[in-house]
Amino acid sequence: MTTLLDQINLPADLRALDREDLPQVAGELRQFLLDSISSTGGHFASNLGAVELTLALHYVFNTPYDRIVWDVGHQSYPHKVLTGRRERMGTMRQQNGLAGFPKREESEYDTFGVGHSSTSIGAALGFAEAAKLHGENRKAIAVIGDGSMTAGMAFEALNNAGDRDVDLLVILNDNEMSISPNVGALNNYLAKMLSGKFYNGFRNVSGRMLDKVPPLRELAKRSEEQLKGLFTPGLLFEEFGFNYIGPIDGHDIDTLVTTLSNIKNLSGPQFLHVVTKKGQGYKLAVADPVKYHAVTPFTPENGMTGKSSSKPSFTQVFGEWLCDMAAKDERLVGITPAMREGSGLVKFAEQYPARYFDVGIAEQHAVTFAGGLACEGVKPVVAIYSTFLQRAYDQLVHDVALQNLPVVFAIDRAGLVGADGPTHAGSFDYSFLRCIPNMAILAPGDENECRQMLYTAFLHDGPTAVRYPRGSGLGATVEEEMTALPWGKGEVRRKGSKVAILSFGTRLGAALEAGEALDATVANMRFVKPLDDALVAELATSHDLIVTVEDNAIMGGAGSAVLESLSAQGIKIDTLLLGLPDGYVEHGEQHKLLADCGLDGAGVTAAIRKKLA
Ligand SMILES: Cc1ncc(C[n+]2csc(CCOP(=O)(O)OP(=O)(O)O)c2C)c(N)n1
Ligand SMILES: CC(=O)[C@@H](O)[C@H](O)COP(=O)(O)O
Ligand SMILES: [Mg+2]
Repeated sequence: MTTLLDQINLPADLRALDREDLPQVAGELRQFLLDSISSTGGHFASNLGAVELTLALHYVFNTPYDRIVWDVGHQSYPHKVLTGRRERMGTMRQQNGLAGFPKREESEYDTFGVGHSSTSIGAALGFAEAAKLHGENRKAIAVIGDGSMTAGMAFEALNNAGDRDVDLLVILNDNEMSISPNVGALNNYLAKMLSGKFYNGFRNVSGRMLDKVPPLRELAKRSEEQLKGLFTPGLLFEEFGFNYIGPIDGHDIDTLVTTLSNIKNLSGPQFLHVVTKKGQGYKLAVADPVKYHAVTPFTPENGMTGKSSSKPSFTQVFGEWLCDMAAKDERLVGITPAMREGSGLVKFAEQYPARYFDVGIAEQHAVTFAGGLACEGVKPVVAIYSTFLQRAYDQLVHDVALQNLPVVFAIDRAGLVGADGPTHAGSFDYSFLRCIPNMAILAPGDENECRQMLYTAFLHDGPTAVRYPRGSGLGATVEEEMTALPWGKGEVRRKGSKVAILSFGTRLGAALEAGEALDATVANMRFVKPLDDALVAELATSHDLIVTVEDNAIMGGAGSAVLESLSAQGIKIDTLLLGLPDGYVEHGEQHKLLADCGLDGAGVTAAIRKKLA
């Protein structure tokens, strides 16, 4: 029964309800989310944890006039339900359906497009300053999780905002979890705030926070506390120039509404610390929030069952290789910016805890940290999603490649990822890595090659990237033995005539299918950089048409590298470059999206036929 929820299409409908009704709305909304996400799949535990906070925000603030910016946006499903999209929740993350993250094109309530973390404070500060410039009295609110708070970007924005006279409210949604348990000194600080020394249950802050302490009195109070060795809650954020309020219970909607209503009348930078539970309301998720961070469809009565696949994913191939390589070479360390599960590092973390580094959501730091380790003879392997590596570009160039440091980048989620859509697609890594001097780029055609390439990269004395997609590939048997591949050399996989297809990475299956259909030569190029110029020349001088296939943007990608090679070698030949378009590919099923981009066997065949015609 969703009798109250049924009355809400937009936040204005919510605001028309009595405050006493809100707990019932929360219950109905939570049940709706459980039913809906368990049938579509998607981000789960964070959404259940954000129900009361979302309701309270839309109840108290005048949205969309007031601007709420969700960090990452994986907790925005309750917000979507309350902002006119309830009927479409069944289309979540499907092609032409709702996006899994806030998206400006989707709703005027989605103030800022997100997917990557730690952008909310900076963006909300932008909204707040714009309001000032425009003479508007709207409020800007950033809602950021404790995991996302660990990123440098969040602190850059805090540092900027705390010195500005703007109506900005930062809400820290602290559930003591990132995807895996949160890490770092900030996490320890927050945990300390919630534990014994001063904290006995949630504080009654709704009245206290309006009681402005004169600076001198405050100073005296603080030095007294320091003398006593007491821990002052929120001091860190106060030192950053924010008025710290909290911690309060993020599942107590009444307190939330009172507190937010009070804060609404305050001016200047405000910081509200809210404590929630990931998965609140669904026992299995509360017990195992890591497993329920994101789900595939499941029956709520039974919970998530383990999925079994006959083929190992590339992530698993990487995880196995890392453990095997660590056993062989004690210099190896593994680094993840908060993606232990997604990057396949669970086993490594268990087997080699001293050589495992989760640095928090801090991609830039992860890369520079690896650079420092490499200078001292350690052999770092940075496991990172292609899309998140974008954030660490200067660190790649300045801190690793310029110094030619031997760091292996194991780049997962390359190409199209599917349900997460364009924010998470790894469409650009060939392009942005290729132009960096010293950087080598290896692109496995199948799972076994992935293992052998990781080994090859690890042996190389310089920065290397091995990039592979989400999910599994051709299903090649992965050999236990590690054999280094000839450096910078591709291989011809099929001999044909007239047309030569040069395949980069896991579109190899599509290339081979087209090769069969057209009796074309197919080369698995293996290296995007250094490119096998000799093979390019050999194929170009013995065929009429060169076709390149990749799941990177055509612009600046592997096909461009082939054109550069042909040009440098003075070879003139007809060419066809197949890859991702100059546009953002929306969410949907990965294989379907690839087909839509013409990167399946039929698509490659058709494109070549068209060119020949
Ligand atoms: C730049 C970036 N790095 C990594 C991620 C992957 N990621 C998505 S949610 C998440 C955990 C965020 O933790 P928190 O902000 O505390 O939210 P919670 O999941 O606890 O609700 C991570 C690491 C991301 N989205 N963006
Ligand atoms: C929100 C976010 O960034 C992650 O939760 C991401 O959705 C994980 O993607 P994978 O499912 O590919 O690991
Ligand atoms: Mg969290």
